[in-house]
Amino acid sequence: MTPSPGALLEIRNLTVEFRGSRGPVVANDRISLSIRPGETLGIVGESGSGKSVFCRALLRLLPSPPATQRADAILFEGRDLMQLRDAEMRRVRGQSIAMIFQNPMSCLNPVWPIGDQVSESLRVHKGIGQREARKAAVELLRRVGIPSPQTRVDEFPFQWSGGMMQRAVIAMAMAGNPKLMLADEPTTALDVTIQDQILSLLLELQRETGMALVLVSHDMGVIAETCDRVAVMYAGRIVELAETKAIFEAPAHPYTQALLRSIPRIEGREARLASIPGQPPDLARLGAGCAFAERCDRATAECRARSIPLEPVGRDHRAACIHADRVAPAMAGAT
Ligand SMILES: Nc1ncnc2c1ncn2[C@@H]1O[C@H](COP(=O)(O)OP(=O)(O)OP(=O)(O)O)[C@@H](O)[C@H]1O
Repeated sequence: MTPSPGALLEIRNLTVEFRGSRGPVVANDRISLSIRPGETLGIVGESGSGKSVFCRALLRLLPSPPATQRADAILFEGRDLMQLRDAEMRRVRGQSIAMIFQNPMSCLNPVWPIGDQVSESLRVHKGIGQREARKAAVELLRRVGIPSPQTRVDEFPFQWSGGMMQRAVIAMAMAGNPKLMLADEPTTALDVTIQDQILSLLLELQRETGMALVLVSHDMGVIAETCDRVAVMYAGRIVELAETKAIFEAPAHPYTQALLRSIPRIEGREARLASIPGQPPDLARLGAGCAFAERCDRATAECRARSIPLEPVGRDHRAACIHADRVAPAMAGAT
């Protein structure tokens, strides 16, 4: 299968279902997306919209059962990850694509010194010996901002703060020099004061290495400051995809517009959070049409009757809405 020119990772029609007692839950529904080398792509959407499932599916990390995933292809540098054997997929994880999660504690072994855990990642990914790996681990920990790493490598996770643990997890993720880093809410579990530091570290590592970064975040402010492009997810689908500036200055999909209206604004001394009217849909009970229709003041009978594809509404700007605001003459871009 021929990959699109310029794509590092190209996802074609990825669908993920979970088998549940009330029938299948479609957590990702026909997602198609290309990630470009070196770019920062933000993924936003309400809780339960399928952001984490999407990242895990790319690395085939979802347990099956209950999950089943299918895709026409997930092409990474021209290779279809869907077709790889488990052993080959393990090499892709970490060496080509790495992932970091919300809670660093879930990634670290509590009874193993942190330095050994970082060394092990280096040994696995680089095939180097123990002594060399330990030296490299100290350097890697220094690179991610751990002070006096040579004296701290033998400490255990409980001796480190949450921010330091996340730095160690980032060090482990960087051990294989990945070309793509999937960061799933990497700062949400951390103290507000260190969230910025961890984000800055990720962006600095990205600048140094040229890796692409997929950043899942609830925080539209973070997305606005850090991302080149944004994918907005709703009920398992990408409903809008565009450059960050376009998403914030000319959002086309009514859901994106509602999401932006829900950002807290400081009015006088009060931060007001306008919530989006209505409830997110039950993924086990989705109908044929647009999942946002029930909450959308533009919805018509057609919206409820058929699936609405993601279509160009402007240059490099797509939205899955027949009533989308068209921001510029529609151009077929390779977004
Ligand atoms: N292990 C599982 N078993 C069954 N269903 C699951 C499982 N994991 C996820 N789901 C379903 O997939 C949906 C999407 O979950 P996902 O974790 O991707 O959401 P999210 O957008 O990352 O939310 P959050 O922002 O809260 O992390 C969930 O609402 C749930 O219905």
